[in-house]
Amino acid sequence: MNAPSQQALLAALATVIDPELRRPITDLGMVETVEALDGGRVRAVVRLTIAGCPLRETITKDATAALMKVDGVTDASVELTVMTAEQRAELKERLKGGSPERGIPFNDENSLTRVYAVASGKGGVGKSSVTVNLACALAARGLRVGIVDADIYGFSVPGLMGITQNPTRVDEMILPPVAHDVKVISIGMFVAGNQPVAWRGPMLHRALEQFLTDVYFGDLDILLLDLPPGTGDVAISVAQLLPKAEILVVSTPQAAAADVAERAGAIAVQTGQKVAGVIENMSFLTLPDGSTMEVFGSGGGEILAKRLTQTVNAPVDLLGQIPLDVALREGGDAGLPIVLSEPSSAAAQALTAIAAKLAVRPRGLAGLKLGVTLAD
Ligand SMILES: Nc1ncnc2c1ncn2[C@@H]1O[C@H](COP(=O)(O)OP(=O)(O)OP(=O)(O)O)[C@@H](O)[C@H]1O
Repeated sequence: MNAPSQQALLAALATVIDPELRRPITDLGMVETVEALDGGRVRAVVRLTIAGCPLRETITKDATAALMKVDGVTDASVELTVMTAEQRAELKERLKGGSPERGIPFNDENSLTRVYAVASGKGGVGKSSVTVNLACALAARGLRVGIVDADIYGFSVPGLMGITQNPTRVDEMILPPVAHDVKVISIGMFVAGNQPVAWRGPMLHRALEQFLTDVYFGDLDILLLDLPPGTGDVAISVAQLLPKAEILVVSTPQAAAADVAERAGAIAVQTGQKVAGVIENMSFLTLPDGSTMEVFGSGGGEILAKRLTQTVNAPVDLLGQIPLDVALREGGDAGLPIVLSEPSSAAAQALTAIAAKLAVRPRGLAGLKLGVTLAD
């Protein structure tokens, strides 16, 4: 049998996706060499971004498997090396795709990423659970999704997504861990153990700004921010740092909760942001006999959507009602959101339906440069 061609070997390596950067390793300048030796043996040298790359084993395994699939290959050996500073600089340049040196890519006039800041009036209404489930449901639809856990004091997203891995640093660029196809960054990944974060407003603002500037999310369709409960410093920072972010308000059916949540949504009037909708969580509990119990009363979501419509003077819809479900809590504890662990449950279906609404909301193309060039 003929030795496999260089082209075939490179094509095989092009199917290997870097787990953090989510692009083929051949596009990232990570393949130093690949060559066919005698007797069907092939050898590749792959460059890692940094020496301690936590995903070195995954990359080796995937590259070996891809090469073994090429016709005529009987044995593949993949050696690892590390990029030089120059190669890393080239990689960063390539990732940025010519966009300005620093700055928040989501504010770029050509950015098509829809940014949703998930807010609630008070804690414990399920804002973080809703955020991770919406993210996973949107990713399952094939969208490119990221989460910024901006709940600096009460970060819980890494746990809910089952992430224990730390972000990789490539010089000043931070590569977010990926779980369930969602890129996630959280302050929880930068503090040791379960230490409390005791930062004041300006520190919070800087942390958030760094997340948005230095974390490489790549092209995202949707970025979700899990805000801390209430209308504090972070909500205002988000409005300043991401003026295009739309607010999604999570509340419960309780009238009192709707009152507090209204304040979280009404902040949009001051900041000039849009309210993308209201999500009612913990709407009811289905009992073993099939009847339903309204543990927290009823109607809060509807009332909140109506009131916010008046306050912000634009239509605000109730996007969905999510029932209480033990599996939702269990999924959170296990790091596997219910939309993935029990997709047929009523709670997962409600979350998936909300994600579907968010996925099809039109993205404003007005004023965007479409990058179309005329054929000669
Ligand atoms: N629909 C639901 N059914 C059952 N349990 C739920 C539901 N929604 C949330 N929970 C549980 O309620 C608790 C609070 O949820 P979560 O942490 O998502 O709220 P939160 O609003 O983000 O809270 P905080 O902002 O205070 O961090 C968690 O234990 C979660 O598993």
